[in-house]
Amino acid sequence: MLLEMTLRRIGSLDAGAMEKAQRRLDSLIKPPGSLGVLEEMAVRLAGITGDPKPQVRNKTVIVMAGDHGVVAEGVSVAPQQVTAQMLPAFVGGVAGIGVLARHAGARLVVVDVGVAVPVEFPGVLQRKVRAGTGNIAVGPAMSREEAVRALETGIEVAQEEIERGAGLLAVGDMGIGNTTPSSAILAAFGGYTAEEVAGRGTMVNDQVLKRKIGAIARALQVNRPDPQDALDVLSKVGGLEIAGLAGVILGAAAGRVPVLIDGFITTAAALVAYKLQPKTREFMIASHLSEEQGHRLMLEQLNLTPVIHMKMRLGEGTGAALTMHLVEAATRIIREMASFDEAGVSALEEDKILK
Ligand SMILES: Cc1cc2ncn([C@H]3O[C@H](COP(=O)(O)O)[C@@H](O)[C@H]3O)c2cc1C
Ligand SMILES: O=C(O)c1cccnc1
Repeated sequence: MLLEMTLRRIGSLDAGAMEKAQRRLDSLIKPPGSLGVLEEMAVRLAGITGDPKPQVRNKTVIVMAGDHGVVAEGVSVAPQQVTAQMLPAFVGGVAGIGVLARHAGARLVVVDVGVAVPVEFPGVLQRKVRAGTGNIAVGPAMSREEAVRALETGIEVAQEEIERGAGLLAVGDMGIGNTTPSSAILAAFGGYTAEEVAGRGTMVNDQVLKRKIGAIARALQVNRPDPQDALDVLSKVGGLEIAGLAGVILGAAAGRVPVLIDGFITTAAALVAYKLQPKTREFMIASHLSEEQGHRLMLEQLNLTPVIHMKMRLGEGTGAALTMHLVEAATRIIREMASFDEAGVSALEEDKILK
């Protein structure tokens, strides 16, 4: 119900606000278009928020955590308990995302939507839908109902944060083994082979990579996810945090709040959100290009261009949090730069500008 309502609420960009923003940018004391992606970002933010002079007040990073039955196949360098063990470090501000969220001046929200063991750490939101997924190499990750519940959990968390005043969201993941279902999602939607979508995740060696490719191939064979049915793909070969994050992205789009996508796992979630409602794409900003093989293919499917190239491959929302600085910079440019008129600088000679 909440899912259907949210999918219906997602609208289009505000063309009028975008036009006004473009006109303002063209009047500022600089050669036309010379601030490149900062200008493109400012225009898109205007379209998303409906404000021709967009502003970023409160920034929030939402990290969703979940576990994966497929770790039984030996697909990661880390044992499953690391998922739960990382959560206190997130809340304590000493994990990668803890530091980068603080550096960006962003609030960090950590949600347990599917960790395998009970998590009773203060500061972690308890929204567990199920204690870890089933092993996708032998059966479905979860039921369709569980996938909807995890999606709706993400929508609710996004709504709560928007109600608290969040004006820019970023998504992050934590879940040992989650590059495997993310790869399977990409293969299912894009028609790729397991070899094409499998990467090294936490830096697995050749032997583990081979096992991972085998697990992805079997997940596709056993579950036969229907690429025309996003919920089928998500429930059969996805993950609980991936579903939750897709929900956050849908919730952000419905609330007309820009959402920064992080790396491989959150882009798999973005792909699910896009397949559920194609208009969601307009509300996403692809923060960075992850080193994880397959991320490029995912971004191609979404037709999104990543903003920064930092050779990162951590997840947790780190690339998205880092890009918050640039999104904020874009809004400051359009709000704080003077026009030729205002600054008393002679106008450019129109007949000499390349059109
Ligand atoms: C200590 C540690 C912290 C992390 N933070 C994010 N990830 C990242 O690595 C995991 C995915 O890689 P794979 O599929 O190979 O397991 C996810 O938890 C992801 O968020 C971490 C991984 C580890 C080991
Ligand atoms: O790109 C990511 O988000 C990523 C890549 C490898 C491992 N964990 C996360």
